[in-house]
Amino acid sequence: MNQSSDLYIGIMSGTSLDGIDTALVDLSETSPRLVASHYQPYAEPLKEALLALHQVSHNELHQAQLISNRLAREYADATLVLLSKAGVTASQVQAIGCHGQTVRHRPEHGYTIQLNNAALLAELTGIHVVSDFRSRDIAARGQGAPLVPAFHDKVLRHPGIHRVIVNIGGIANLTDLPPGSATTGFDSGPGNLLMDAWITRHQGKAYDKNGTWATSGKVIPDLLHRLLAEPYFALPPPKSTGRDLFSLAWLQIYLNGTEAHEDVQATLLALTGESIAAAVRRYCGETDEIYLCGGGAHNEALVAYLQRAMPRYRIQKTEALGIAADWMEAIAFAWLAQQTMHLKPGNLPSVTGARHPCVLGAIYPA
Ligand SMILES: Nc1ncnc2c1ncn2[C@@H]1O[C@H](COP(=O)(O)OP(=O)(O)OP(=O)(O)O)[C@@H](O)[C@H]1O
Ligand SMILES: CC(=O)N[C@H]1[C@@H]2OC[C@@H](O2)[C@@H](O)[C@@H]1O[C@H](C)C(=O)O
Repeated sequence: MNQSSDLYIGIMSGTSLDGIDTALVDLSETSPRLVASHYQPYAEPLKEALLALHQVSHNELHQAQLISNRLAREYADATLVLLSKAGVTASQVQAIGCHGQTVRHRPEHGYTIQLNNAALLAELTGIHVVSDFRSRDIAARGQGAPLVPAFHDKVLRHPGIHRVIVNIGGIANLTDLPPGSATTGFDSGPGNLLMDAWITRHQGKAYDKNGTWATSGKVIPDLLHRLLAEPYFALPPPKSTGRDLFSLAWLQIYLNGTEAHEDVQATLLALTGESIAAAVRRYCGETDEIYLCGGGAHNEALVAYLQRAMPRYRIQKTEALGIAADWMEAIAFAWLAQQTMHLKPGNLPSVTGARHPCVLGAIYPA
């Protein structure tokens, strides 16, 4: 690593609850350079414990703290693997930006909870840790999410081309980058999380690879119509959502129990695709280019659905813009950590609705 590099680590564990994405990023130039990356899946018991914490349950404060400790140890392990892959030592890294694991997101009640023991992570790695990025934006009356659009604004904006970036994680969110106007962005609704939950329940698989199971079924038009009537979809931005709303319990309300399982999966894929396409049509106006990132960008059937729903645009992955679709969020959290360490704002009020730009997160020195 040369003398002038400015190394940060981003750690993202998102709403899919699949595992931990880590990225070692050199932020010394205008464009971030991904030095190394590492994905560490969650073992099934940890995923189950996290899912359980999404429900109001007995003794949840104690459970939350124990799981935070467990997560910090997982994040530290992933960091050590990442550093050894890159041949970089902890002392060469300026800071880790660690998102934590969202278990409640209630901006309307003035709080959001991302589990993590950042003190333990700093202790275990010997690297400064920036964590709890969303709370300050919520304190300034913002949604606290999505935060990645600020990073898109910084690195993917084009002066003459109207770009829209769609992240398809557990929840899907989009960033609108119109030349000459402010960047906006919001959560459009479910990304992969309903499809993941349904295939896990009925086939024991973590996700529907390439949407193959969904493709074997038929969309149920009446069910799709009723799901799309969920009031969240019609809310104007700024808005954000999560597992608090979109869950199997939410889906169950609309099912009568006679539907073929593969037809429900087809309908859930259509719900994800249609809610994204409708959000682009309604809020982004005339766009020029659409780019996808997040794990859902690999779901061929979903990408084909989006392409059919928005035939005028060529839909590509963000690789075409020089940022790997799988590492976008982790790279963004490395950048957010750099912003915080330099005491610069990380949020965009035009996205989250916060009253002002804020320096995000809390710093846990090494
Ligand atoms: N080949 C594939 N076919 C279908 N789905 C896929 C494929 N590869 C990944 N996925 C989906 O992507 C998900 C993981 O995506 P990602 O890592 O972006 O989620 P995340 O980090 O939880 O995101 P967010 O924080 O945005 O919610 C998996 O759970 C799965 O649903
Ligand atoms: C509260 C929370 O964890 N929100 C996540 C989630 O996953 C996707 C979408 O919902 C987005 O709002 C956000 O994550 C990304 C990293 C963001 O803040 O941009």
